[in-house]
Amino acid sequence: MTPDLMEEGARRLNRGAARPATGQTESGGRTAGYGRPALAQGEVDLTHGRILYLEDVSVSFDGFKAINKLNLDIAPGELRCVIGPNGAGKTTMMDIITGKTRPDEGTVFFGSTIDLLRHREAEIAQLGIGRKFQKPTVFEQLTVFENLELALKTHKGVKHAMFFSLDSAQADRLAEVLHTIHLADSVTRMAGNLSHGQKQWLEIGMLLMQEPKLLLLDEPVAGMTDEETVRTAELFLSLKGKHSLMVVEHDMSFIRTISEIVTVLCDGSVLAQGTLDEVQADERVIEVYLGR
Ligand SMILES: Nc1ncnc2c1ncn2[C@@H]1O[C@H](COP(=O)(O)OP(=O)(O)OP(=O)(O)O)[C@@H](O)[C@H]1O
Repeated sequence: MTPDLMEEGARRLNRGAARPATGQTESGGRTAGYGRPALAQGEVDLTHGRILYLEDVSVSFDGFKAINKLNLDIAPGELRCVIGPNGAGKTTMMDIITGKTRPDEGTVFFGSTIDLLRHREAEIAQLGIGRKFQKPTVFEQLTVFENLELALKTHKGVKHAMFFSLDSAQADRLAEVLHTIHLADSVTRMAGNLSHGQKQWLEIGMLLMQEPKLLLLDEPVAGMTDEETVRTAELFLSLKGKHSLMVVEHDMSFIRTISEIVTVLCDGSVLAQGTLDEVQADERVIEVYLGR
């Protein structure tokens, strides 16, 4: 998939949106399909086999290039691990994908047609990109159930939250998420009484309630016990395929358990990519990262 193709896709979509109401089209009155399947609302166009695509992305802070001509893409359903030394640009990359930081240059696409650089942070979340920061941010005074319920409400906006009650599909989803995050036995527990690992799972559950297509997870197992780390690995492996995941982690044994492709970032760009064994055997990686 080239950016040209993606840009053309976006242009065509924009042209479609701008078409006059007279019924006239550039194809002589016919409605052109452009070879793409019709997408239901909220679906992402995966025609080119990529859910996330970054090309030549750069950003500087006070003259320092934190991200430098970064190229990276992720397939639908993939669980991608990203590693790299401190200051490599991992968090900044996630900030760019989620609209928190605007790059100085480059292309960032969600699927084939959604140019993320045209969207604000809140819109990007609504489009289906969920982000989990390192520290758990659950509502400690609410129960596990209430936290998950709230995640649904707030995703739809404040007005919606005021008149919100779960429909049966949402109740089913909540039950499914509870099971997925290993908290089905803790529905009525106050979130503040959960262990650190359980709080992390609850926050992941809150993201899952919003049915994200892409999940960005920043150091999810930091501070977890060994047992919690193992269960988190199981959790991520169970999410793979249903969601696309990008996991930034320093814990190599965790990475070994969950990874297929590992991307090594250094100085704001991709230094190496491959299986964990491949990147660990790469001299450049040993020098800048693993050898330290
Ligand atoms: N808002 C900012 N202003 C100035 N410099 C920044 C800003 N954000 C990030 N940086 C710098 O950009 C570089 C990349 O930072 P970033 O946090 O993305 O690295 P990282 O790979 O996530 O590191 P770590 O593994 O330590 O979390 C660092 O040198 C950092 O100091």
